[in-house]
Amino acid sequence: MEKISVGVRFRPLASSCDSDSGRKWQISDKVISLCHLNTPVSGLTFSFDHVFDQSSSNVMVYNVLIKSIITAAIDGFNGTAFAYGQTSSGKTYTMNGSDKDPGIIPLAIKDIFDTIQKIPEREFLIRVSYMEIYNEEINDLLVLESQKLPIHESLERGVYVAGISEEIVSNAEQVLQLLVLGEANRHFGETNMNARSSRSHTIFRMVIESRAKEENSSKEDTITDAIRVSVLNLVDLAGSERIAKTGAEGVRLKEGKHINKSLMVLGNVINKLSEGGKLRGHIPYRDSKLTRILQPALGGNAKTSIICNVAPEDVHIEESRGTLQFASRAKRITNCVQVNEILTDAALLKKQKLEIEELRKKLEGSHSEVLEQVLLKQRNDMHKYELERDRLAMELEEERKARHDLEQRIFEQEKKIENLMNHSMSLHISSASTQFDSLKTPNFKQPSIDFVVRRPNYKELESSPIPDNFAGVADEDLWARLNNGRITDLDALQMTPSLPSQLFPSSKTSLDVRSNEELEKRRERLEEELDDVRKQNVVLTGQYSKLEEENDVLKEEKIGLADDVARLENERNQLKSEKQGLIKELREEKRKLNDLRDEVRHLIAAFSQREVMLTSLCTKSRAIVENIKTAPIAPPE
Ligand SMILES: Nc1ncnc2c1ncn2[C@@H]1O[C@H](COP(=O)(O)OP(=O)(O)OP(=O)(O)O)[C@@H](O)[C@H]1O
Repeated sequence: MEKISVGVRFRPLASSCDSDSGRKWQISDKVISLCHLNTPVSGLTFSFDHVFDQSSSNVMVYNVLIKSIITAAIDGFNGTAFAYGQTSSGKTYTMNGSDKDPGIIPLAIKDIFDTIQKIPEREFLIRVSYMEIYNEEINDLLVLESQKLPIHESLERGVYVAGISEEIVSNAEQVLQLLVLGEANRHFGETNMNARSSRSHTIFRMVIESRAKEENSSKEDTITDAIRVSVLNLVDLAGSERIAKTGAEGVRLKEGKHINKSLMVLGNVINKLSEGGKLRGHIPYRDSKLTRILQPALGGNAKTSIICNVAPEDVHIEESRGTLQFASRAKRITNCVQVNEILTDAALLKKQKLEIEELRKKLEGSHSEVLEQVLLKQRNDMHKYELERDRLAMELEEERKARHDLEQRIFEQEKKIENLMNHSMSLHISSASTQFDSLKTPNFKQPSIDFVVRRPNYKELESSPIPDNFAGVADEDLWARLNNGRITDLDALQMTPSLPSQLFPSSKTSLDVRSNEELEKRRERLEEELDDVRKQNVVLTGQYSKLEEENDVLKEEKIGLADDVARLENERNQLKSEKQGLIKELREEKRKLNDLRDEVRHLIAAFSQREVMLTSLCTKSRAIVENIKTAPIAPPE
C-alpha cells in the first residue's frame, strides 16, 4: 500500500491582477495559510508534504514528485501524474512547460530514454499514445480520423480505450515530435480567464515493456523470463471554471459544463477514496470517462502524483480553497502498487514450483500433514508433467525436422523426375527429326518441334510404350518412335497417302528405344520411391498431429494443476485462519486458567489465615479449659 503523493504549486501573480482586499496566501515551509492583513484566517490553513511557491521551476516539481514514478515505471510499475486546478492556474505550464522551463512531460520523456540507456541488460519496447476527452468523448490526438473512441474493459487488459493508435518509439526526439503533433490537434480556446485555455483533459500515455536480454537470462531465475509491462499516464486536466466568471456562451459554455461535470465526478471519487475503508461504499468511477480511464491511478495499481495548481490572485481565493481541500483529501488515498509481470510458460512453471516450495515451508510445523502430502504429490506430478512436456517438445521438434527433410527429399525427387521427363522428351524430338529427315518424301511436311496432336478417342495398343501420364497427348514424333519405328494410322500427320506404313531401317532407332525403355524404368522406379516417401509423410503427419494433441492435453493438465495450487493455497489460508482462531481461544483459556489459579491461590491464602486463626482459637480454648479444670472449685455456700 502506498499513499498518493500530492504537491501544491502556486503560479506567479498575473501582472494584470492586484490584490487590494488585504487577503493573500502565505506559504511557510509546508504550510499554506490564507491571511487577512497578515493574520491567518481560521479554518484556512493547510499543510502538505510538498509545497512549491511562485519561484519554483518545473524541474524542481519534477524531481520531487515525478522522477520516482518514472523510475518505477521503467521497473514495471504503473504510474500516473496529473495536474489539477482551476482554469489559468498553470496546469498546462506544469505539464508541458516552455522552451526555457520544460514541463513534466518532456522531462519525463528525456529521463526515460536516458535511464533505459543505462540498463543494457534489458531490452525495451516503448509505445506512445495521446488522447483527449473533449465534451465527454475520447479523441485520438495522433490520428485525427480516430474520434469518439469507446472505453472497453477486459480481464486481461482492464479498462482500455479501444482503437487508440500506438506509436512504437525508440528515442526521445521521436516522442517529442508526437507530443507536438498531439498538441496541435488538441482543443484549446480563449476564455475571459485564459487566452489559451485547455478545453479538454489530455492523457499522454507511454507503455513501457521490457525483458532481460537472452544472454543475461539465467535458467534458474524466474524473474528474467518475465516480461514487465507498465503504463505511464501524464495527464493535463482542463480547469474548473465558474461560468459566471468566464462569461462563457455557446460552445465555450457547453465545454465548460462538461469540464465541470467530469471534475465534479473526479472530486467525488477522491472524496470517497479518502474516507476510511468501511465508510467508502461505492466509488463512482463509471460516472465519467476521465475517472474510468484514471481508475488504476486512483486507489488501484499505480504510483500516483497529483500536482494541485493554485492561482494566487485575490479574485481566485474561493477556487484556490477548493483546490487545497481537494489536495488535502487526495493525500489520504492509498494505492496498492505492484510490478506488472507477464510470465512466459517456463517462468510460470518455475513460479509455481517456487510457490509450492514456499507453501510446503509454511506448512512445516503445522498440523496439516495431509495437506502437505497432497502438496508433495502435486509437486511430483508437476515435475513429471514438466519432464513429459520437455520430452514431447523434443519429439515434436525431431518430427518437425524429419518432416522437413522428407519434404525436401520429395521436392528433390520430383525435380529429378521432371528433369528426366524433359530430357526424354528432348531425346525423342531430336531422334524423330533425324528419322523424318531420312524419309524425305516429297509430300511430307516437316513437323515443328512443338507440334502436338490431341487424340482423345485414340485407343492405345496394348504394347504401347506411351506412359499413362501422357494422358492421350503425344508428340507425333514421339509416337512414331515409341511404335518401334512404324507409323500406324497417322492420317492426322498430313503425310502422303501413298506411304501409310513405313519401316524405319535405321539402327539408331533401336538404340533410342532401348535408352527410352531405360529411362522409362528409371522413371517408374523413381515414382515408386516417391510413393513410398509420400506414404511415410502421411504417417509422420499423423504422428505429428497426435503429438500436438498430447501437448494440448498436457497444457490443459498444467492449467488444472495451477488451479489445484490456487485451491490448496485457499485451503491453507483457511487452515491458517482456523489455526489463528484456535490459538486465540487457547490464549483465552490460558488467561482464564491463570485467573482461576490466582483465585485458588487467594483462597488457599485465606484458608491458611483462617487455619492459623482457628488453631490459635483452639489453643486458647484449650488453655481456658485447662485453666478451668485445674482451678479449685469453691464449695457452694
Ligand atoms: N509557473 C509559471 N511560471 C510562469 N508562467 C506561468 C506559470 N504557470 C502558469 N503560467 C502562465 O499562466 C498562464 C495560464 O497557465 P496555463 O495555461 O498553464 O493554465 P491552465 O491551468 O492550464 O489553464 P486552463 O485550465 O484554462 O487550460 C499561462 O500564460 C502560463 O504561461
